[in-house]
Parts: sequence; structure tokens; C-alpha cells
Amino acid sequence: MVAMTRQIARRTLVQGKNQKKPLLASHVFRLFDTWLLAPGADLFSAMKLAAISLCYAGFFRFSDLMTVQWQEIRFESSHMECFLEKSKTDQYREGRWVLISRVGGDRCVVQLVERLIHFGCYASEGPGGLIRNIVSSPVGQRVCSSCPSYHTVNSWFKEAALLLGLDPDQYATHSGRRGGATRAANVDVPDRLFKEHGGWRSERAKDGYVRLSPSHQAPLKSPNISAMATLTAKTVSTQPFQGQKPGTSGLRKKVTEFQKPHYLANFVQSTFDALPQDKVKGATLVVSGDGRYFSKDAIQIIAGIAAANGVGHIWIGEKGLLSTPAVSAVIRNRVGAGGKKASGAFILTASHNPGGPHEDFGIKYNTDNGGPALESLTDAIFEGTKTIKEYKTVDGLPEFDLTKIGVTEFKGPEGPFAVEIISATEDYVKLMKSIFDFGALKELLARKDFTFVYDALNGVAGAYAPAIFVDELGADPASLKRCVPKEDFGGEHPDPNLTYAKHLVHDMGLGAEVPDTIPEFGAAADGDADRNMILGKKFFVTPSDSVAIIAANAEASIPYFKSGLKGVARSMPTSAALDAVATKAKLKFFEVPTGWKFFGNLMDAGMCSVCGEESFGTGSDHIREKDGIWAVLAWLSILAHRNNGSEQLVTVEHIVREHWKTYGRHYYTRYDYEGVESDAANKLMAHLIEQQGDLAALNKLVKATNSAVAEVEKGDEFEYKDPVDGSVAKHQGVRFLFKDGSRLVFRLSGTGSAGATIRLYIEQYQSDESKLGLDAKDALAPLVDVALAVSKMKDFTGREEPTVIT
Ligand SMILES: O=P(O)(O)OC[C@H]1O[C@H](O)[C@H](O)[C@@H](O)[C@@H]1O
Repeated sequence: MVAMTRQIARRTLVQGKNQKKPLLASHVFRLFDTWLLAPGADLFSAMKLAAISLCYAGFFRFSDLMTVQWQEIRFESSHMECFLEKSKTDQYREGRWVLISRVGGDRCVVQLVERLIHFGCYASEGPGGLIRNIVSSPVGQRVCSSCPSYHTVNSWFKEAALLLGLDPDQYATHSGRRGGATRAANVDVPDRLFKEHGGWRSERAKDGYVRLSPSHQAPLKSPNISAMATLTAKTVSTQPFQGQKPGTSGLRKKVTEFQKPHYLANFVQSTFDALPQDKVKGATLVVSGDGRYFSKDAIQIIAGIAAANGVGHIWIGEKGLLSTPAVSAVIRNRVGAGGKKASGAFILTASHNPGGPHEDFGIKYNTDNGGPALESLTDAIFEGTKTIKEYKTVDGLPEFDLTKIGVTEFKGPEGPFAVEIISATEDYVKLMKSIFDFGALKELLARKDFTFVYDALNGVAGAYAPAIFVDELGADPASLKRCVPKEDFGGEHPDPNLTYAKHLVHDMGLGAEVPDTIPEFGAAADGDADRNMILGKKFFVTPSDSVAIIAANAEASIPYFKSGLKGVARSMPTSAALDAVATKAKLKFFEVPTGWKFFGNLMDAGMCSVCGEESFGTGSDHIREKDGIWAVLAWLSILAHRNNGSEQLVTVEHIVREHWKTYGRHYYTRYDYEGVESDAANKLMAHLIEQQGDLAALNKLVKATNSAVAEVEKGDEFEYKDPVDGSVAKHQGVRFLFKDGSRLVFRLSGTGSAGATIRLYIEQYQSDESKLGLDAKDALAPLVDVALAVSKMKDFTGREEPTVIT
């Protein structure tokens, strides 16, 4: 008895110490993405992936894995069956069969094994083990007859851990078996099946493998502190990474950069260090995003660091999803249990940049007004990232089930810590209903002659579109396109403009081929649903016109603005269409640098109600972010108002043309040169500033290029002094202002993740009624020529054409 107790105690102690960490489902998924689905994947990476994913899915130990004979595997339509011998010397083959399901899609273990056997040409080698060594030669890789040693397979697990940004010391062959078993326990696989699958004789043996999530450990209705999982603090040593300066809207880099061990953690810890401590200790934080690839891992990492830094509660949108405007709405409006309000948010998005294992990820911090952090804070975060030596996190945090709305509570190192999964749509839909007249919008959508299409470009707007357009406003579900949010946005560029929203552009009759039936109204959103593009039948509304038209019609069409606008604002490169509306309506007007945060200060001070940017951003003071769905509802409201009682449909095109008649037209276009070498882009900008030094010489060049173009009256770099806090933002774009009011603006994008993007904005005002209907391309051709000559665009960049024209 004594001996037995001693033995158990020793085992328990040793086990606790050496026990390796379980792999998570998301880890295995990511290994599929990197070792099988990414370009460059080869036979060797497929072999490593097969070994690891089989240990996970079959709960295999190393010894089990090595007994799987490829020729004995039975492939069925719903699963595969692997035979595990009890031992090599077992004459009666009293082994057991392990069944592994097909899960469909690209990340299916069964499909992987089938492909491995096929491409590895196992049949030509004769019977033998499934997991083999691979030899590489100049003619390629091939599966050889020998099987890898324990040491080799163990090193594959460590390599996987490193790739996933985990500590390799904590992962080994048992991490697969433990991970699979933990996952099964947490999704309530019945005990009998579970034990059989893993070949465990006793409950005890099985339980030793499983890390239950707290909802399983503490199934009590009311939180019972003694039943809560305990999170233990730990400090992790790290080193600074170069270049963690947040851009116009947060830190954006390739996913592979964010996957580097400690990369994200450094930024998050630096944010906590830069924040006033009352916004951290015991505070409630929102952590969510557009659902792009790496979001789920990021949520786990941030939650651990938040708990260790003393955050009290985090709100995560269902499935990790919250659009950027919805985050702003949650911060400003959501009141949780006990009157909790959020003090800020980590928004996980790279906005309109593509997503996926080899594309972009991003993170930005929004403060308690619901808007992006101001420069003083982002500068402090950046400073922190330059010197960081360690960060805090916790052990014991389980992988969250993001699909289940509810609260999980923990004993955190600094006090109680709770993770709450909230509805992604509830707060936002409520806010929209308080702003617009949904009854009037419903009537518009019910008109037989009004047809509508909404394209979420596979971004997070897809989570909101059914709730708003279909459930609330009665739109036909078929009018929603690409409204299922995807981690990689379906491999497309989730940017609503004439180039990237190509399916919508085609459907609206603006493509090369014109369809037979075209909807009256079309709109699209970007990845995180803060941008919008508005289209009429065969008609594009420039974002600069869009904000001007919304401002001109807001008071009459939108209940939220019924007592008038407090003021309006636009970013500097946006056309002056809004200025014309402000002048006529005698509204306060502001021209701010690019970046939504500049509007926030004006709105907080009650100086601005409606604002917009040429970069497909439009919004109002209902939140502190631009808002893609809000802009669509604003346009529908204008249409509903104008069509109230009208027998013949007043269309988008009617409204815009009428606006031009009243205010004149600001012809406008933007040329983007993406992926330019940074050095070349900087030289071009320096050259432009030099040109401004000698206006006489500059005007000679202008006239020589096209004598019809007016003379440049002034050239400068835009500088902004915030009227609220007096802060000054310099070098915000190089401007050339012409005598007839035309403008050329050059600036470097602040949102790219690699190289530089040069943006060239071209604008010309026209009030002559006979010249309002030209094609913008024709109207602006002379100014475009001047812009290219003045900037020596081709000489500096080697580019004949821009990447995108809008
Ligand atoms: O710096 P750029 O690439 O031109 O992007 C500019 C845009 O970036 C983000 O989308 C910001 O939220 C916008 O406010 C800004 O207009």
C-alpha cells in the first residue's frame, strides 16, 4: 500500500513537471496551411504534417504511430481505419482499430494520408510503415523504406512549435495525443468512445492527458471561486523587434511576421505599459476583429497578456468577429453586468489589405471614446517596443470556444479575470435602428422598381448584412453577395473600389460586359466593414461626392440629424465637394490630415457631425470610426426620402447629377502606385518638395506639358493644427494648388505592409452646367499629364501605369 502510494505520488510529480503541452486545433490547422497548402510545400513537409496530425486525430503515441502500416489502412467515404498492433510480437494481432473521420476541406487528415500514399508512390515500395524518412536528391524528394527514429519525429514536433511561435521545449510527440484528447473532452465526446479511441484502460489514465476548459471544470450556474480555473502569472524574456511603429491605423505586417515568437506579445505588452494604469487594472477590454487569418491565435495571446497585466474582463465578439465600427459602438454603448463599460479595444484587422497565411494581419488600439488611439499614445507604444525585455502572460488559459456566447471566469494572478463571448451584431444593430428610420427603408426596399445588392467581399460586414438588410429591412437574401466572412477573404483583396470589387462592378454594369439586368443600388464593404463604395445602375459615386451628398441631405432624410449638423469635415486629399455644401449651408468646416483619428477630436468637442475621406470612408459622430454599413443606410435613407410619394423611381444617378447642378462638380481621381521601392518613393517626394521652391520654373514645365492647365499658385506640405488640443501634424502630403482651384496632392500611404505606395490625387472644379457630364478620365487628362511630368513618376518608379485608378 505504502509502496503504491509512493509510486503514484512520484508519477504525479514527475508527470506534472515533464508533461508536454497539448497542441490546439488551431495549431494543427496552421500547420496544414504552412506545410501543405502554402506555395513551396513538399513531400517532406507533408510527411511531418501527417505524423503530427495523426498523433492529434488518432490520439497516437509515437509507438502507435509507427505501427500504422500504409497497406492496412482502410479508406471509407466518411473516415479511415488504422490498425494498431498491440505489440510487434503479438501473434494473434489483438490490436485495435482506430477510426479517423473525414472532415472535408483542405485540412482533412484522411485526405492528407491518401495523398501522401499516392504522391509518395508507396505501392512501388511494398508493404511497410506509413511514416517514413524522405530522401532529397537533385531530381526531387522520395519516400524511402526506412522509418524515422523517435528522436526525428520528436524534432518535427519541436519544429512545428517554433513555427507556431511556441516554446519548443514544451512540445514533443505526446503533444499530439494530449491535444487531440483535450479537444475531444472539451467538445463532450462520450467517455466510452474517448477511452476506446485513445486505448486508455482507466478514467485516471485518460484524465491525465486532458486539459479541460473551465466551462467543463466548473459547470456550476453561479460562479464559485473555488471551482474556477487558476491562471498563474509568468514573465517571458523577449527582445525588441524593429519597425513596430503603428501606421495610419495600427500595426500592419505580414502574418508570418506576426507569427514570429513574441512579435505580437511585445506590441500588446508595450500597449499595456503605455496606457494609464486605470485603463488596465480591473478594466474591461474588447478584443476582436474582422476574422482574418491568425485572429484566433492572436485573441488567445492577447487574453493571456491581459490577464497577467490585471485586466478584469474581456469582451470578444462571437467567432472572434466584430467590425471596426461595431467595436467602436461596443466601447461607447455596451453596458455589461454590474454596469461594466469598456475602456478600450484591441482591433485585429489590416482593414482592406488581403488576408491569409501569406498576407496581412494587423492590430490597433482604440481608446475609451471608441476611436483609434491618438499619436501621443501610439508614439509611447512604439517607444516601448524599442526597449522591451520581457512581457507578462499566464499559464492555464484554455483555448476559448468562440462560438458559444457566455462568460468564463478565472482566478487571475491580479484578481478575477473573465472572458465573455458577446453577440457580434446586437449592439451595432441596436445603434443603427436608433439612427435611421427602418420603417421608411423597408418601404423603399419593398418597391418593385428598386433593386438592391450588397457585397461584403467575404469580410466581416457579412456578419451584419443578413441581420440588417434581410432580417430588419426585408431584402431578398439573394441580394447579399460574398457575405460569409472568410479568413482569407476568398483569396481576394477586400477593398471596395472599382478595381478590387470586380464582381459588384460587373453586376452594376460598370465592367467590360454589361449584364441584362442591373440592380438600382449596389454597395460594398472592406474587410473590417468601415469602408464603403456606393454604386447606382451603371454609375459610380466618388467617395468625395458621397460624403458631400450625405451632408447635404442628412437633416431631411436621417432622424439622427433632424436638428441639423454641428459641422462637417474631410481629409485633405478628399475633394472640395464637401466644402461647397458647408459654405452653402453655413456649416463649420474642417480639413484634417488623412486618418480617422483626426475627426474624433472634433466630434468629441461637438464640432462635427458628418465626415468623410476619399479612401472610401464615410461616417458620423454616432461612433468614432468610419462606418461602411452606416453609409449604405444613409444612402438608402436619402433614396427613401426622395422616393417618398414618387411614382417614378428617383435613382442614385439622379441624386448625384442634381447635386452637381446645385453645387458644381469636383472632377476627381486617385492614382495608386503600389509596392514601389521605399527609397524611390522617398526620392520622388523629395523631388516634389524641391519643385515647390521655384514656382516660375514649375509653371514653365506645367505650360510646356499642357498649356490649357492653369498655373500653380501655391505649393506646400500640408500641416494641421488640431483646433481642440492644439497638437500639430506635419508633412501630411505635398500639395500643388492651381489658380483655377484645381489641386494635385501626393502622399505616401500609411497603411501598406511592404514597400511604399505612392498616392496621387487629382481634382478639378467645374461649375459650367454644360460641362458637368464629362467622363472624369477625359476631364482630368491634362492635369494627369502635368502631375506625371512634375513628379517624374516614371523616372523614379519605373512605372508606366498606376496599380489602381479610382
Ligand atoms: O494611408 P493610406 O493608405 O492612404 O490610407 C488612408 C486611410 O487609412 C485607413 O483606412 C484609415 O482608417 C483612413 O482614415 C485613412 O484614410
